[in-house]
Amino acid sequence: MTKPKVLISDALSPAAVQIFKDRGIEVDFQPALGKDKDKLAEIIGDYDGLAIRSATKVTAKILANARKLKVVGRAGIGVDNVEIPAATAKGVIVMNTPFGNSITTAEHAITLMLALAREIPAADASTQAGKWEKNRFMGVEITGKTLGVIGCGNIGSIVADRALGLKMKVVAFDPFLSPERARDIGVEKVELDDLFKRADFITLHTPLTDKTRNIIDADAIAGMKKGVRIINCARGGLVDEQALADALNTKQVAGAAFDVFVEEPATGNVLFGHPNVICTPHLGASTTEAQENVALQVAEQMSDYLLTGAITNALNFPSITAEEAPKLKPFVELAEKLGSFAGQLTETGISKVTITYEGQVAEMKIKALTSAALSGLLRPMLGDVNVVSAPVVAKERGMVVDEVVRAAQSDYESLITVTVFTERQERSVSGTVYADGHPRLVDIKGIRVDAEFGKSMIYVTNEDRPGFIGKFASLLGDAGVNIATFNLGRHSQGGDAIALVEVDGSVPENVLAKVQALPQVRQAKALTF
Ligand SMILES: NC(=O)C1=CN([C@@H]2O[C@H](COP(=O)(O)OP(=O)(O)OC[C@H]3O[C@@H](n4cnc5c(N)ncnc54)[C@H](O)[C@@H]3O)[C@@H](O)[C@H]2O)C=CC1
Ligand SMILES: O=C(O)C(=O)COP(=O)(O)O
Repeated sequence: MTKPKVLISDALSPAAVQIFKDRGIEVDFQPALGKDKDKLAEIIGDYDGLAIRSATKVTAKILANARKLKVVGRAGIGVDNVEIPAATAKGVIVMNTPFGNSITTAEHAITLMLALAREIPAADASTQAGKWEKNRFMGVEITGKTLGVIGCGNIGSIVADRALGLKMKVVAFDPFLSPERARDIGVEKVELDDLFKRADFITLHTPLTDKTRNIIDADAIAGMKKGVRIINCARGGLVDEQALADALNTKQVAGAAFDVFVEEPATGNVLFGHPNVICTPHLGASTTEAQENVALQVAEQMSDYLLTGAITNALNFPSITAEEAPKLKPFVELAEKLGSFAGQLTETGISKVTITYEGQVAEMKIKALTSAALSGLLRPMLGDVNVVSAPVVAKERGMVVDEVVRAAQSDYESLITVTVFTERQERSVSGTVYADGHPRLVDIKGIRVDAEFGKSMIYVTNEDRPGFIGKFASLLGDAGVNIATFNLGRHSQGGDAIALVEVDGSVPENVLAKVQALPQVRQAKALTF
């Protein structure tokens, strides 16, 4: 196996380089490359993995050139610089490190809050300029003050914890925060308007979404306490910068500390130069400890995926542990092939697909298996579908996907059945994996078979009447099509029967037409796996 190759296009800790090397992965460390999108687009085609922070924008354009790319690893939390739908459509896993820099970022928010309260940067500049303006700076105490936390997830709850330690009262607005969790972390869950009315300091810790964009705008600011101080260490765009600048001028807002900006790098910004505005250049995650954490973690996660198929912290695929990955692998292959078998036989729109997992396989990561089955099913119809994109594509097409798990009900330790419902009919196909690790077809439309998935196959449904097999076999022989394996099955004597034949090489159209024309034949299809 050739070594997978990873590009690090951002300023990750060199610890990541070492991990990749130790794991036997070739690595190019080009910490400034992310800023050069043309160069990135030019070379991305060579790599199986891309490790980034926030400076690299992984756009659809970059992904279009990423022929070999399997994984984008974000050494950090926010993935708003990655076009995840485009990555998903390409089958590229996008993973992050959701906790590695949370403490550090929470500490940055607290640092900025305290710096705001005591005007530290301005006082420092004045003192070092030799002015000794003892009477110019008058701070505010934070003990007993109310901190409003918008977004109380990983970072917001650490900020809340630290603020409680500083004897503040903490109110939080987060629609997804349960009352129990609020109680556990010692915050009062409130509505946004209430938070605005009550908070002396407001700190933001949500992702940037359509719902959170400009969550603090002119109207919101008008509803706040006069003299409020605002801290944003989450994402630029959560606060309307112009509205905030106006409110700083009228003293409605007494100070603002921003680590993130609508446009980054922020070399000019409407907030710059206002009194009691503190700005840092997106430093939330920039501590030795956090950078070491996220670099090590992302390198391990990416190596695991590239080398073993284990998936951790992916935003567009379920997690699969290193222990699960090898056990899952043959079942992924089985699910994909069963899906493909059903997909190649289906000629009309699919309204629903039910995937049933019986026995041991029911204990596995069935989400991953369902994705595999769907990709096999959809690919014959849509072409460009992969295991990562298949669930999204199925949903977009209005397909209902049901998963059923149950104890073993057959002779097989594990059995997967894919049932496809179209307007015209319902078709089921089942398979298992034997001890040799090879997937087998064991049931087609209720007829028992025992067939491997050959590269090139002919599937025939026919009436169980004498003469068919001979005619079918000699027809293939006469046409120079060599039979590799031959499987037969039937419902009952004289009833519906099937033949599944693996042949060497592809099946010529005219041969298939002749098979189709045999008197007993209902349907003949060439299948490829
Ligand atoms: N400045 C920096 O260098 C860093 C910034 N960040 C950013 O900090 C932010 C928070 O990160 P985490 O706490 O790890 O994320 P998280 O996912 O743990 O928490 C986000 C919270 O926001 C809440 N939320 C979602 N929509 C909301 C809405 N409309 N209103 C109120 N709350 C809402 C969620 O329920 C969740 O609890 C992210 O945007 C991340 O990118 C993270 C690390 C470093
Ligand atoms: O992890 C995050 O979401 C961050 O914003 C940190 O960004 P960075 O890795 O410092 O460019």
